[in-house]
Amino acid sequence: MTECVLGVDLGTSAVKVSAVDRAGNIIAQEAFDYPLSQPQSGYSEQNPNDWVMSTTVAIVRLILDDHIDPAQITGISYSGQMHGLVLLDQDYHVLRPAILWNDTRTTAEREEIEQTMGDEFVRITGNRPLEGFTLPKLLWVKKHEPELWDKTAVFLTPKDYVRYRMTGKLGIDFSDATGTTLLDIHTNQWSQEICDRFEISDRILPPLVHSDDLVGTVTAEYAEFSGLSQDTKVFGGGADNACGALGAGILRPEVVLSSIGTSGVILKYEDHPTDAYQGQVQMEDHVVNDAYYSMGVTLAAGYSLSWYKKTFCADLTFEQMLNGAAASEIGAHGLLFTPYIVGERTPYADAEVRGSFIGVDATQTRGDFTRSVIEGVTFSFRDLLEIYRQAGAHFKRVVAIGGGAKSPLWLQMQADIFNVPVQKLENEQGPGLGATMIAAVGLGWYPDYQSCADQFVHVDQVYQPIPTNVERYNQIYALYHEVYPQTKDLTHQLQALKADH
Ligand SMILES: Nc1ncnc2c1ncn2[C@@H]1O[C@H](COP(=O)(O)OP(=O)(O)O)[C@@H](O)[C@H]1O
Ligand SMILES: O=C(CO)[C@@H](O)[C@H](O)COP(=O)(O)O
Repeated sequence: MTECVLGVDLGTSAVKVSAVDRAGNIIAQEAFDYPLSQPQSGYSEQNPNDWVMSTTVAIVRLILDDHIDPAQITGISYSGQMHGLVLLDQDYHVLRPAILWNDTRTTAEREEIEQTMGDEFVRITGNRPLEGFTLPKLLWVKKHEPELWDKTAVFLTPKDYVRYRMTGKLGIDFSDATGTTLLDIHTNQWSQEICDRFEISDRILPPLVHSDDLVGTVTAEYAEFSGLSQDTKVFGGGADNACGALGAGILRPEVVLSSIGTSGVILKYEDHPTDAYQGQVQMEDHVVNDAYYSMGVTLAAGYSLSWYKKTFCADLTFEQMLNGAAASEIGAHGLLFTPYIVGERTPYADAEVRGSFIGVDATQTRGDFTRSVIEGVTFSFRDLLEIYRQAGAHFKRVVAIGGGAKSPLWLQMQADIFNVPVQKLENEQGPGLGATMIAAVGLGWYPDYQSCADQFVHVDQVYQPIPTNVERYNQIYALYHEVYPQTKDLTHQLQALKADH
């Protein structure tokens, strides 16, 4: 019987569970999606029980449909969407829907943090305050839902809640703990100073664990529910971007990650927390102990495309829609899209800005609009790469992961817009693979992450930049770069008008 580990990747659109053997072969994968609720503009919530149910369905399918024997599954670990706030009462029941990373209701709380602590906050956490982090969400609940705040016994981030339901053990790993901005990134302790300044009791802070720590085993109750064995060992896991970086073999600084999931990320490995980017990008603990990473985040990357598909191309598959985009041309016949449809995080920390189609022309087709959406998202990634280039970084290659990396058109576009070779991996599910690597190292199958990556991470294809395309995209990027400053005030005013009625 082949031993295997499960990697649970709790994304924003779906959970994907991968079963991988000791040699790093993916033996089966199952996915199950869940809804995203936007009760008001700027709000983004999910029901934590949906995560547990969907994860369980995926595991049951691995056992029943893919014939994985529960006794084969030696270990499990997790990759999770970051920053989301799950509040639990004293019986560890969920108090309200989880407030997600892309929820921007917390501008007042972000400003309060900035005004109260200023540069001291950046010094402690490695991050300037942003709406998406967990701390402003805690402050929002404290202010707007005091009755729930009083009942709060502990908070968790999303994958930690799923792990809790499987093991009965509370905990948060360091890569997700930095994403709360309650952790001192230099000491890896919860920051007493931040807790004191914002009157957050340390009672509600979950215990800290390392990603590859053995947190527990599957409870009898969850074993009965899912079919898993109670002997299965469960390891801490990590933030999805840290796991994505691990699953893409980003274990040194000269290779950069590009992830097109619901969000979009350009991520760089760092040996130590650095202020080289002057707070323009996030700084987080890696899942690898004593390592870090920085990243810039586009809030709506794959989400721009899935919003566009749902709204304008519900009759088409992703492949059909992207075939239409391939039939268009570079620049989409004069159409430019900016992906600020839920506000933006990097390089513009602006929750109020909204996206735009610029240059709409009566001759344009649906294929042009589709193309402009993926070009606009890729230009927003170029903005992120430029932050690194301005800080002196030089990248030999980009490793592409996430749902967007399924598209050859989008992969070539990344190579052309970044002017760097782009590697596609055999499996674009980087975070899920990273989660299996955590379990593999936790179980002692490999002595360290590098030797595990040597076995688990396989390059499928490299997309080289095409010089004529690079030149053409450089011209269009110069115009893209103008759209934010020239439309910011207009979109802010439109948002305000919308809010008034
Ligand atoms: N065939 C495809 N080609 C390009 N993009 C795709 C395709 N299928 C899905 N996507 C994009 O991938 C995104 C989901 O990626 P994924 O990495 O699964 O996200 P998450 O981890 O946030 O759930 C969707 O928002 C969608 O726009
Ligand atoms: O907020 C961030 C990173 O800071 C997001 O990247 C989330 O971690 C969600 O990831 P995906 O669901 O898009 O993978």
